[in-house]
Amino acid sequence: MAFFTHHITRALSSSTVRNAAIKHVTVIGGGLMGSGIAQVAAATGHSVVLVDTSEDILKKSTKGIEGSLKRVVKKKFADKPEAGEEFVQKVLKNISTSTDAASVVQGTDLVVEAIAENLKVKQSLFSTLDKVAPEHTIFASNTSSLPIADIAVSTARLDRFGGIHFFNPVPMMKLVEVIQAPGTSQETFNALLDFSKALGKHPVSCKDTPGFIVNRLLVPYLIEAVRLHERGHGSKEDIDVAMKLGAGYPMGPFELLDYVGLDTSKFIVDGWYQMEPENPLFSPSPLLNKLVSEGKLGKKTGEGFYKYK
Ligand SMILES: CCCCCCCCCCCCC[C@H](O)CC(=O)SCCNC(=O)CCNC(=O)[C@H](O)C(C)(C)COP(=O)(O)OP(=O)(O)OC[C@H]1O[C@@H](n2cnc3c(N)ncnc32)[C@H](O)[C@@H]1OP(=O)(O)O
Ligand SMILES: NC(=O)c1ccc[n+]([C@@H]2O[C@H](COP(=O)([O-])OP(=O)(O)OC[C@H]3O[C@@H](n4cnc5c(N)ncnc54)[C@H](O)[C@@H]3O)[C@@H](O)[C@H]2O)c1
Repeated sequence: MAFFTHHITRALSSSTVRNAAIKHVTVIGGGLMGSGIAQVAAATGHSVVLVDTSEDILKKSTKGIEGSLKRVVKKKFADKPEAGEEFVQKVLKNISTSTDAASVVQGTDLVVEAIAENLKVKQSLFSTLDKVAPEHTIFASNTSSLPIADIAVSTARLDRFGGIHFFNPVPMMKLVEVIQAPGTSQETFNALLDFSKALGKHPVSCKDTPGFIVNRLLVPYLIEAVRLHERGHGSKEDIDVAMKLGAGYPMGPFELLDYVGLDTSKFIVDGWYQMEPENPLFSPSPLLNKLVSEGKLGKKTGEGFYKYK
């Protein structure tokens, strides 16, 4: 795959960071997205601190990163497994972990936040970090659906605050949406574009508009798939097969929702319902709500629309 060749070549040739400005990155949230972002940043020579709320979660994150790195190198180093293992260990050495974000942001150039999709929780985190992070540090959120400006107001660094929206799984997906909120300076925006390129990604620019580009189009599609099934007009299996074989998508909508996480999906659709309660598109889904209330959050918990155990 061309992406692999490009990505690995960059990773291997670059123990020095291409982007002179951003060398040290703090990633907050060691879940699906934060782990992927930390992995790709470390693989491209950045020094990374990964932060989450407990040592147990961080151990799981590190194990996940190691597993993903092994998948990445398996093909590339098929003839040289020792070199592959050396690469994995080198990347892992670029990552340290912490449960105390405030104590590790001292030397950081960029904070990438990838915690739960909840405005108040994100604001509280950034408000705390704003008081302790160096002046030059750029703050960026990986939010799927929240306005960047609404998160940024929790800080006094609107000019050094932007959006950097990665796609799941981060090691595989080439796109990054870089979002310029009204307060984001051109310098910050350019630094985020350069950083995305340094990770081997393809950035696109986007204004701070709901859903940015991809989710503005993807979310209504996913919602309609759930409604179609709830109306009894198609089984989830048939809808998934139809969209894979008929539209050429790599995953059907139910497989993708399970992959993204049903808690995250619910946060997104509930948030948009609160913003536009008159819009029937965003009205609650009994099926989604039931699965989330049962703790069936998708692939990450072993069950969602489908079972994975
Ligand atoms: C009211 C109603 C409610 C509805 C709610 C609506 C809510 C809306 C929710 C919106 C969510 C938005 C979330 C977010 O903001 C935006 C997103 O991220 S959207 C998700 C985007 N991602 C996709 O669309 C993924 C699509 N899938 C794929 O591209 C592929 O399936 C795959 C994941 C790449 C896997 O590929 P497959 O071929 O299927 O499977 P393989 O396992 O064989 O993998 C192929 C190849 O990839 C390597 N690989 C896969 N995963 C990883 C990894 N994590 N790390 C490293 N490598 C990986 C694997 O090893 C294989 O390598 P190869 O052998 O080919 O070298
Ligand atoms: N899942 C996706 O496909 C996807 C894709 C793109 C963007 N996003 C966005 O990325 C963000 C994270 O999503 P995810 O899927 O990785 O979620 P996740 O649930 O897998 O991980 C979130 C992690 O954040 C941690 N966390 C929560 N509060 C914290 C805090 N205050 N400090 C430190 N860590 C904290 C949690 O313990 C958890 O490990 C969300 O904003 C989501 O909308 C998700």
